[in-house]
Amino acid sequence: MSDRVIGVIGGSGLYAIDALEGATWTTLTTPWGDPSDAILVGELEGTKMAFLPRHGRGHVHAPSDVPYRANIDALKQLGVTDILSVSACGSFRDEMAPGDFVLCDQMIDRTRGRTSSFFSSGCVAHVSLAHPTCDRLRSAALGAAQGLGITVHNGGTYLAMEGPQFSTLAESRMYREVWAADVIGMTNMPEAKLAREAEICYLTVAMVTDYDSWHPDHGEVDINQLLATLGANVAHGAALVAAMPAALNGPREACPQGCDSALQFAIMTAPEKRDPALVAKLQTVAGRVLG
Ligand SMILES: CSC[C@H]1O[C@H](OP(=O)(O)O)[C@H](O)[C@@H]1O
Ligand SMILES: Nc1ncnc2[nH]cnc12
Repeated sequence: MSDRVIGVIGGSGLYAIDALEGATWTTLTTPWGDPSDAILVGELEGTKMAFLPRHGRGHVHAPSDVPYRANIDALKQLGVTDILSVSACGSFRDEMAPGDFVLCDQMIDRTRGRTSSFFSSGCVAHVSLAHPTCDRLRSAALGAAQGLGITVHNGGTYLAMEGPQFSTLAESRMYREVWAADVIGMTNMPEAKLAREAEICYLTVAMVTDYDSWHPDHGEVDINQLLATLGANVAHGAALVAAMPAALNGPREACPQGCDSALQFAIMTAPEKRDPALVAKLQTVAGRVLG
């Protein structure tokens, strides 16, 4: 068994991965509350994999209420080193058409009121988020997606909005024309921030379901059409996940980009000034540097 553990956070439409061998739904608790659901833990080609449905089976949690901290803590408890976030999204680009995949390398966070850090007063930390997703994971996913014949775009900016309503036409135009976002969804922030704080490599695999509301030929988001496209996309998403162990083959080396050492010099609060209760809560995600 390799020391790499692949975590998959399944978004809308992706609630299980059938290909996992010897898989069992495992219930975990965390100091940040319960994760979205039990986690399906199994193995594929000698690599341990852990699958967590972001909204829970049956789509219980709204984007604003997903327990993002608990989800990342629970995956870290399972030893997850690399997370693929398989997420539905709208597109701001003609060429990123419904059915296509976009492997995102940048993000804009427009969410409001979500707790976006494990750290706070009593244990303050500042990690870099200049490159919020992992390039090594992106290269591997690119090769795997191309091998499966998926139309895939290498790079793109994901705008995370609060939701649950879709954007107004004015917002959609602004995100596209002024902010140069490529795709839009409601969930990958603060997820990506928390994964970085937990020193887990993270990649957004955005599955395009619609053109949001800016496109003159497509009108506004039609949820029935979106769900139909999602149904087709999800099979590709599951196939991509199943191809990842082979794509990441070989022993896991330290992340060249430093995702897995993000906390090395990040904690600012002097050891004697740290809040013991908060430090105890941080053991899973930051125990490596907190001791
Ligand atoms: C079903 S459309 C809106 C919904 O889908 C996306 O969820 P996820 O990112 O978990 O795939 C989007 O962010 C919204 O939550
Ligand atoms: N247009 C859109 N906006 C936000 N989230 C989405 N998820 C799928 N399509 C979306």
